[in-house]
Amino acid sequence: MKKLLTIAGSDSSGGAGIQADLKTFSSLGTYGMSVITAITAQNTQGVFGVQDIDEEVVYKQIEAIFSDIEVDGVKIGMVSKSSTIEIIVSALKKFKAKNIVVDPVMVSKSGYHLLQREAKKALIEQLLPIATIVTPNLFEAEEITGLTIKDIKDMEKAGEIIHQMGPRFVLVKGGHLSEKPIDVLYDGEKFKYYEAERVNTKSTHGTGCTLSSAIAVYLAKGYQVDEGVKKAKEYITQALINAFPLGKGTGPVHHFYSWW
Ligand SMILES: Nc1ncnc2c1ncn2[C@@H]1O[C@H](COP(=O)(O)OP(=O)(O)OP(=O)(O)O)[C@@H](O)[C@H]1O
Ligand SMILES: Cc1ncc(CO)c(N)n1
Repeated sequence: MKKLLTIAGSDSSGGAGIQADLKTFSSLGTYGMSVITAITAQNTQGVFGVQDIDEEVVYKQIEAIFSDIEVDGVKIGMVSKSSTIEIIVSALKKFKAKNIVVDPVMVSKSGYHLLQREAKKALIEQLLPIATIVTPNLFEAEEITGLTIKDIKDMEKAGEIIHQMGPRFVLVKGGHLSEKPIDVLYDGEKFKYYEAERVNTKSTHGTGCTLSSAIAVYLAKGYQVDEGVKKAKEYITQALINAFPLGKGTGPVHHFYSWW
């Protein structure tokens, strides 16, 4: 049994964050664990409040897990403060965590800033270098690089710049492109492209969280990064196809339990 850990924020509506990550872990037949960095009051329409968990308690959660359980893969999502980023990075180094997927969550689909502005530097300088793979969307890739990203060529340029910052692989996600949602993977030498048909649905809440968690699962299962990204892309496309309308705003993607 592969053991997966998510370090992320809680989404009360269950579509993104910790909840999306744990659903993905279960759905893909692995055992899921969580370190909660923040509680968000959130639904399909927006984010209405955030309480960050003190960094000492974040550290205690990581220590409790790694001192007792072997962890096969880690996904890191929303971490809003630089002090928490610093503690997470030093703890993961101390416990020699492997297969680390960093989803550099910055702003929710509804426009709420989940990363404090002061924490962008720590995310870039500390979190990116420990990542096996980092998965920015177009906006996050722009924020990290300072580029304006409109097409695949711009995504490739961003991939090259972000790769220089230390992660082993960069996946620039194209969910927000106007045409097909093509994601671009860069390993420092060559690019790979992951193309899917655009699923015509309003329920896209949690796409980024789900994709990064699925990548962590496949890395933990021993897939090479490019093959793991391919499988994870298939998973998120199916979760979008499965999605159903929920609430008055952007509904969640839906996970399915193939073993049931
Ligand atoms: N409508 C869609 N149809 C098919 N694939 C999609 C669609 N929207 C997003 N994707 C895919 O979902 C994954 C997540 O991409 P996206 O760019 O939406 O992430 P994100 O903006 O970080 O998500 P979030 O808002 O949850 O943080 C990518 O593989 C992307 O190509
Ligand atoms: C807690 C949380 N993490 C990530 C996202 C993705 O945008 C979100 N909406 N909420």
